[in-house]
Order: sequence, then structure tokens, then C-alpha cells
Amino acid sequence: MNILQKIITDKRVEIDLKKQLVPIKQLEQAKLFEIKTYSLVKNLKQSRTGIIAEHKRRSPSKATINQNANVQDVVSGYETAGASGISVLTDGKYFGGSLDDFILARASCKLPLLRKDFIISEYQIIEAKAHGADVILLIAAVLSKEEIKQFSELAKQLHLEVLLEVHNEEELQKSIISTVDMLGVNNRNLKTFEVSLETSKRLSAMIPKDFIKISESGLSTIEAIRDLKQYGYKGFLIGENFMKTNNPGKSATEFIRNLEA
Ligand SMILES: O=P(O)(O)OC[C@@H](O)[C@@H](O)c1c[nH]c2ccccc12
Repeated sequence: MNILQKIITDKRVEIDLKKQLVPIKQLEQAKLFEIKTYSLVKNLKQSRTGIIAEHKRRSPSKATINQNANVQDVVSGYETAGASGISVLTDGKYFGGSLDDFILARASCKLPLLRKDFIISEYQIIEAKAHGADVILLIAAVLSKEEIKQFSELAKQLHLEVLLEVHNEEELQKSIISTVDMLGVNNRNLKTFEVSLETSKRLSAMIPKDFIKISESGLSTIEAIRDLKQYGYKGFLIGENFMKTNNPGKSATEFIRNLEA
């Protein structure tokens, strides 16, 4: 079993238990269901930097990135830095995140918030909405075309934007669906952890013009961002490069300042 298959196997167990603990009806009564949403699409169209900064304590490929990060400090630091949006990992077992982190993030900024998790059930989309998300991530590697359709339609009904992540041509083929707002190319292979920015470059030409293109993972230099902008990328998802420092907000501020210089 590769790591992605392991994550998904555990996720199924987690969702089954959660459904019993917090039924959908209860999620739908959450106050956050009613709040105004922030558009990442709009921010990426307007922004010059397009940085989507991520809160990430650890990952399967990196045992510790920033175990003791204070999510509120990190998120408000990212907002001050000028990020276009923020991604918060909510998977506990493999990434050390939680929905509690997400709620605190929501309370700490007015930027579009992406719930970063492995979504394989409608339940998690309703849960994302109930915790104040603006955007959900769908990962093509673990979903069928039918599921991508079904999940993205539900997201639209809930006024959530959809970022669909792909890593190769085959995944991209099944992802050209009109209810998807943004296409993310993950430079990291989630099965082997190999990272190559060539993946973003190679796939860029195959992504239809009406999708906003986002390059994800392994981004740590201004040169890389400038290079990828030439390939039409509008958004850049950056986690580890900021989180590995003891002041992620400050690190993002310096990065964005250099990018704009
Ligand atoms: O820390 P990095 O290399 O900057 O990567 C951030 C983000 O792209 C990465 O965390 C990510 C991309 N797709 C995912 C899917 C699930 C979990 C995590 C991810």
C-alpha cells in the first residue's frame, strides 16, 4: 500500500465515526453556515503575487516542520504579509492538523480559507462549510470522474469554491469539469513524495484557459514563482518554506516583498 492509499483507508474509518458523533443535520445548523464567503478566484485574478500560504505542522514526508506553531499567529501573519489566500491542513493523523485549527484560522483572518484534507465523502464538504471554509480541495488521484462531478456540484450549492488537484495527464483528463474553479498541479507525487516543478510546466499547456492555474508544493524561491508565472500560473501554494521558520508570517512577508520588488 502506498502512503496515499493508507491515508484514504484511515480516512474512511474516521468519517464513519464522525458521522455518528456529529450528524449532518447538526453540521447544517452551525452558525458558520450562514457567514459570508471570501472568493479565492477573485483574489487570484486581482492579486499580483498569488501566494496561498499554508499552515502545516508536519507531513508524511517531513516528520516535523513546525510542531508548536500557533495557528492564529501564523494565519494573521500570513494575512499581514499580503497572501491571496490561506490553506489549513485539517488531517490529524498524517499532518497534525485539526478542524479546531481551522476554526481558529477562520477567527483570525478575512482571507479565503482552503480546507486542506483528503475529501472522499459529501460529509466532509458539509463539515468544511460548517467550519467556515471558502474553498475545498479535491484530489483527482483518489476520486472518480463521477465523484469529482458530484462533490464539486455540492460545493457549488454551498457557495464553496473548488480547487481540483492533479499530478499527471490522466488525472487532468478526468478533471475538466465546469463546476471546478481552479486546477492545481501538485509538484509532489503523493505516492512517492518526489517533487519536480517540471510537472507544473509540462501540464500547463493542457489546462483549458477558463481554469485558474495553481502550482502546488516544493516552492521556495522567487525565481520559481516568476518562472511559473510565464506558464500561466496565477496561484502558488506554499507551506513548508514558511512553516519551517520560527516566524512563518515574517518569512511570508519577506518572500512577498521580494516577489513584488
Ligand atoms: O509544503 P509545500 O511543499 O510548500 O506544499 C504545500 C502544499 O502544496 C502541500 O501541503 C499539499 C499539496 N496537496 C496536498 C494534498 C494533501 C496534503 C497536502 C498537500
